[in-house]
Amino acid sequence: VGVSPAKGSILKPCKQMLRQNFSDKAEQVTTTELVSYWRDVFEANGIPEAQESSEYIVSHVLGAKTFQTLKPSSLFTPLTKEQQQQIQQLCAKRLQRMPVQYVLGEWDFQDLTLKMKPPVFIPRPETEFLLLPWVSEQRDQRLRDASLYPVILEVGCGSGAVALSLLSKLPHSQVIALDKAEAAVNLTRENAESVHPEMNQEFGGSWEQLVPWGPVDIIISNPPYVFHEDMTHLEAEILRYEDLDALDGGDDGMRVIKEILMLASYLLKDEGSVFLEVDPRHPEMVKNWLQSHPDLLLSFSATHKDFCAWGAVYPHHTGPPDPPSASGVPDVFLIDSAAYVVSLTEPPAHPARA
Ligand SMILES: C[S@@+](CC[C@H](N)C(=O)[O-])C[C@H]1O[C@@H](n2cnc3c(N)ncnc32)[C@H](O)[C@@H]1O
Repeated sequence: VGVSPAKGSILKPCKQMLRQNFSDKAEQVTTTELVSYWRDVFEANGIPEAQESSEYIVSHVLGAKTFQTLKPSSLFTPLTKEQQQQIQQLCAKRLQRMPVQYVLGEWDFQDLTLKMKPPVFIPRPETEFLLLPWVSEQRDQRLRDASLYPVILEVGCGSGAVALSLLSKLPHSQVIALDKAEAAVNLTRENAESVHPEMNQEFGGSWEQLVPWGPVDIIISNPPYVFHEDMTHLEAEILRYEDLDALDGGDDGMRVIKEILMLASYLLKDEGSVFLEVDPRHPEMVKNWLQSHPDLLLSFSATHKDFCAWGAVYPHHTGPPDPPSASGVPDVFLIDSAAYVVSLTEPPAHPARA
């Protein structure tokens, strides 16, 4: 299409192209033509996933989730000028390397449509298709008889994708979603109101709110686990728009992982489990770390790998933790004394907690 990113602003050539190509025949531009057009513009400007980006944006403006779910008749129907303008506005954001999820302002995760707002972390496929199904499967096996009302704590809830999906799948569970970023907790609340309007929500800004929830059955987290030195290699989409604290796990990627494991030793029930999404280098590191911290009474149980070779580590709690010392209690919540907490159901008065 003859648009080079080297020629000044990436937006300018696109506007020119739109004028050249479509101004005279605005009424006649069809969906398929516009998808191809924007795909070419994206490609010419080095935008990754050019075809998918174009399809998602055009379909979104036409009221569909995907290009495949558009009505066949709409593929060859001319688009209105307003629709073209809307598409152009959204494509201009994509040209600035904004992730398509932020451009659209929403994204599907499992069966839920969730709002997406920068800089809150966009849920990834490995979490959707590896971590969550595995937790559900393990829970079915391990908790079927153990607990009628499993209490689940998610550390680092971001948009609420994991916590809200678990609530949908396990309607009798109590889910506590926690994040240190206020923007993340606010988005989780917003998404909770939209996908589970019937649910009780409590909201607060301190870890003390975890206490009434008592011991939990499951701790789940997709923590920041990128090794700090790898952060600079991340795509522009991430570096420009997402909260880097959601990804940066410190020098060994283990900063928050260690905090969660320490928290787990106090908060987990004896037969409870921790599920963490981690870097492929982490299972060995976590195993070694747990061996050098026998006082935590957590044992490494299993690793699960997906097709991309991402790993997940699953330590299984083996025994009762030591009673926390007076000074130990706050230290357990190393996740942050300023963590924001949102509990998504009311703590029920069931026997386990009576
Ligand atoms: C990789 S994102 C995961 C978000 C969401 N669970 C998902 O999978 O889409 C990590 C999240 O952990 C949060 N976080 C980072 N450090 C934390 C800490 N010390 N305590 C609580 N949350 C933390 C970040 O704000 C971010 O929302």
